[in-house]
Amino acid sequence: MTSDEVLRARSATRRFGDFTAVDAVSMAVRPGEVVGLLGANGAGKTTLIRLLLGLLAPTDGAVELLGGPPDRSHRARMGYVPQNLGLYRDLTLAENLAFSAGAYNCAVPDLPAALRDVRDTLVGDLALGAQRQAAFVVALAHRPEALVLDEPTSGVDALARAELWDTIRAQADRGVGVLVTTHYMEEAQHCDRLLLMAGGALVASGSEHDIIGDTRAVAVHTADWARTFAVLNDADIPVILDGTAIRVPDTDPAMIASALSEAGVDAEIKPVPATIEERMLVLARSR
Ligand SMILES: Nc1ncnc2c1ncn2[C@@H]1O[C@H](COP(=O)(O)OP(=O)(O)OP(=O)(O)O)[C@@H](O)[C@H]1O
Repeated sequence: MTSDEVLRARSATRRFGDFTAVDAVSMAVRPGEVVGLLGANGAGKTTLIRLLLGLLAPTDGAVELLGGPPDRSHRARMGYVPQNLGLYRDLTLAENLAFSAGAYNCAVPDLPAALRDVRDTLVGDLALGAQRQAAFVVALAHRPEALVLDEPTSGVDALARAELWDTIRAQADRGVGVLVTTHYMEEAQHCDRLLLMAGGALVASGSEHDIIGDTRAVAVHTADWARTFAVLNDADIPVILDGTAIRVPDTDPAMIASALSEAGVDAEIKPVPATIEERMLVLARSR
């Protein structure tokens, strides 16, 4: 551990019985950077976060938070927005803020304009976007040195998502080290660096460009997309259907052409660079 790391895992492993949820993961987050933790459902992201925060003990390996053990005193210097937001739903927004400020021994923070009118509303009655914004206000009130955000933009509209990413970037700009999970792959662009998990392991890291590398995909253009999907699916070829657009990551275009021509499907087949999501699928399959 060097003092310029706010979060650090060294071969951190967590097993539940025979099942390995986090498998020898080593990673770090430094002050001022936004690190995106990506992975499919069940990849182990939340379990890794819980290890880093000391909410779960590693079965093997070690974690450090702000240069020390992830205990209460180190946790007090960081902000955490869990998937379920960690707010008291049967208290008003103002009561949540007062409670949290009391617990962290800091001033009650000002509310952004959008939340001022709902300060006396029970948190459970607020729209999800407002709840997420409120969870940020609570998590930032004590000026944390590290920020861990588990799916912070899940279920909120595009404008609110953009605002939350602005807030995240502003925190990094003031030196906070941020670890953020998301399942919106297009949000990878907001991160300085990415970590990709699959099956509990860290399978790739670096920029989006580094991670995609020279992985290619095949784009299949056809009016008969439903039949094309069925033919490729039946041939056990991993197809991605995005609306009516069909893509197949990491596959020989000739193989797709031959499978479709045998089935009598008329399609235009074009090799294209893979997306981060497609690269992730390839990495997850190889686990
Ligand atoms: N307490 C537990 N006991 C047993 N298995 C667990 C426990 N916590 C997590 N798991 C399992 O570990 C795996 C990883 O779960 P985890 O919640 O870390 O994934 P995730 O990447 O955060 O997924 P999601 O995006 O759905 O939250 C899952 O298969 C999950 O069922």
